[in-house]
Amino acid sequence: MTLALLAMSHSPLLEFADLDADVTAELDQTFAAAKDFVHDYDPDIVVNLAPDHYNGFFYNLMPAYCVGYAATSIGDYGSQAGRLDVPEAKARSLAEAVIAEGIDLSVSLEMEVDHGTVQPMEIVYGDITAKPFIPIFINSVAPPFTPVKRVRQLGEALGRHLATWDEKVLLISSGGLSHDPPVPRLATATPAQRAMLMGENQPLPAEARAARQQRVIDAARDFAAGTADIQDLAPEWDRELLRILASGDLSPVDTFDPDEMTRIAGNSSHEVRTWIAGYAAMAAVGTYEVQHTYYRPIRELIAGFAMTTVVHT
Ligand SMILES: O=C(O)CCC(=O)/C=C/C=C(\O)C(=O)O
Ligand SMILES: [Fe+2]
Repeated sequence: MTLALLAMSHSPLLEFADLDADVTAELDQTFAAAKDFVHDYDPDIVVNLAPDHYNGFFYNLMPAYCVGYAATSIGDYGSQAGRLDVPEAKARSLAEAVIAEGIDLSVSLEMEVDHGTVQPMEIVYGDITAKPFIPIFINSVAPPFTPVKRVRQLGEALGRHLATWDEKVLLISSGGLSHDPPVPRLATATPAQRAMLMGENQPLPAEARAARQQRVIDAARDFAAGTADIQDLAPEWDRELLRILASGDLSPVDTFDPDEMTRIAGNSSHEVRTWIAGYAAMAAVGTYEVQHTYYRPIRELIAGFAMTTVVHT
């Protein structure tokens, strides 16, 4: 058994935001550290925990969690499009083992994924097909949300199963931390947005896709200028979460209330579920240490942006 974890924020705005030079330099260093970590570790297979932003999962049928036995990246925000190299038999064995532990995972024989899933692979390998890759979707934008405790238990079941594999496994958790980008919400959706949230008109015509993306790019520009009507970042909440995750005792996350997470850290703060599952997988099979930590609230990305690398001790 060998398991390591790379947990990092993603942002659709990385290629579109106008960042200060010092922030760009810091992010370059952070991504270089992530890349070094992954290349030094040299995994045989990647197990990837990520949300979706209404590109592969919609309100016509919204699972809490889903393992892909096969998957295609849709290529939003300039991310790499195409088939991922999903080893179907491994994905199936993982899903069956986790379900047998009492976690109600869904499975997909044809999953579609977006930037949330593939961005870390692009950053560390420059190619989403560089390694055999098992995508696990964790719903982080579409209420109602599962209790966070269940996400921790999902991660633990996952870790226990991965520990039985001969392969060297890299877990990637992609998402978070506090952020509230303008992802349409069912509760406040216009009729056109509701149709989008229901997965109608897929694949989106190029014009509609461009308009959707431009809305996020414009919101980031306004947020940086202090004029956007979205929730502020919550650096204290982010730092406390990073502290809990690094401590090795994840029990405090069991008391996180989903509505409170939304209130304090924004509608997309639930993406930290991917981090909680990844850390729980590590915790389930040994003690661990965080080797590298980066955190900065970056308004131009609408993100409490973080990266950590984690190994067993
Ligand atoms: O339909 C839309 O407008 C979706 C917007 C979207 O995809 C935003 C994504 C934001 C993130 O992935 C993020 O900040 O984590
Ligand atoms: Fe996201």
